[in-house]
Amino acid sequence: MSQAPVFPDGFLWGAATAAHQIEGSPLADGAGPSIWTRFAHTPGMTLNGDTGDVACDHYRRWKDDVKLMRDLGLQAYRFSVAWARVLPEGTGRINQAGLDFYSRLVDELLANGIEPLLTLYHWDLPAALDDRGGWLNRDSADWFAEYASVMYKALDGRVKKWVTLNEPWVITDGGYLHGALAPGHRSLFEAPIASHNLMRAHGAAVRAYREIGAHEIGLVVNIEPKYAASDSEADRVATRRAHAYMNEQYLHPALLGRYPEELEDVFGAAWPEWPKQDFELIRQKLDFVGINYYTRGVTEANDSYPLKAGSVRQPLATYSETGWEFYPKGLTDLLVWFKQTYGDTPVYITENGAAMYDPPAAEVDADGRGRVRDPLRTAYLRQHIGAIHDAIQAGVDVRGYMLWSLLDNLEWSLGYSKRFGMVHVNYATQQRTPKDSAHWYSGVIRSHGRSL
Ligand SMILES: OC[C@@H]1[C@@H](O)[C@H](O)[C@@H](O)c2nc(CNc3ccccc3)cn21
Repeated sequence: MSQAPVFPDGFLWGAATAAHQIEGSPLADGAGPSIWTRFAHTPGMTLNGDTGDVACDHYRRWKDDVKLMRDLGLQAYRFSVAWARVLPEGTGRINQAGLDFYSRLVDELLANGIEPLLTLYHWDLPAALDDRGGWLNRDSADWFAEYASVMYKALDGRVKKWVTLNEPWVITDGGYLHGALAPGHRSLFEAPIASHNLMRAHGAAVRAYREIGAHEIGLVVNIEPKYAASDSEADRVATRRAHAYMNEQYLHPALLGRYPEELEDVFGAAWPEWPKQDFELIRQKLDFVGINYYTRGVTEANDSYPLKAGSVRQPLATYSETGWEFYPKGLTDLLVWFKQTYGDTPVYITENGAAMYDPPAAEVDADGRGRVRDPLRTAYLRQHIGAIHDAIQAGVDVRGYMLWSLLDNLEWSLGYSKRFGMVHVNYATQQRTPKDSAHWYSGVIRSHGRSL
């Protein structure tokens, strides 16, 4: 019988969401539109034309949702602020009703013993700033620092863990290179400029925090280990390129003050010369790094644009509904790589989860409660929390785990077609039903991981 895993004292067990994906009411109480309000209302941009107009109606149901978190035993809750609720034009005028929504949410979390972990930017740029060039405008660093400072002054102390950006890789690759995400640009030249300005904005927001705040701030990245599909030179070089493009493109400037050299191969003539002083801004001491882990990439050389590398499907593996292989060992490998490459910056797993086909919440259990059987999600979560424990045993300073996601929610351009929640949402009635995985996770939290 293997020993029950022991997680460090203080290891934080929580769940994560994002404003655009759960709140609904995007223009309520003086809020301004975001690029996702615009993008989703542009015909053809999202599956079935799905929008965030209602989503999980969390903007109105927030108090019940906090009660749900308490009943599940969550110790922490990672959420994001919709910038355009607070600053409808992105800068300048503050919409007090928008700020009050987040202040009330934070107070309710604290009143229920749940620690807030606040993400300042989870992809929903105010549309008014996109009209001024958005992340392509070098002024975006100042805009973001201004918005961040408003939030720090209002909430710091009640919020003690801040995140600047969620996943600059997805923002850039999806929003500026391939066009699958808002603002829907497709440009090899724009992508590195947006990416660089995002990182300048991250640095400016951290610098502002050091003036105003008194607690912790970090960056959240989505990274995945890249394993060569064969030992051919072409596949090994392609794997190195893919690793640099996804895993080092943001952590290197943030923690080392430089880009990986492979990016010049990826972007070629589109790769600019960067002002040296930019890296002094970008590289700020971080109190933690958030890692969003979902899968790995077994990588081969191919003719994909512009990376010339791609993932190879693994015939015997289990895959989620988003086509991501279950590969928990990749999380252990990735965390060990992070420590070896960047040192002992504390890490939180700020997202981990799987979209699986879940049966409708039609069943009712013996107590008359709704029931959703999701054994594959529970298997995924068990395996990946176990992989985190293996990394902790290997000396990686992992401080917590935020399950993605608390609720089934709006999966960006894929609309409501993918269900990541440990709690089922009936979008017609807004009925919340904890899935079997939620009840299982509650047991993990109660036992501090020993019941894994
Ligand atoms: O796709 C699931 C979640 C998404 O709902 C979150 O808002 C976002 O933070 C998030 N990031 C990833 C990481 N991977 C990824 C890769 C390619 C495209 C989009 C996301 C997964 N997820």
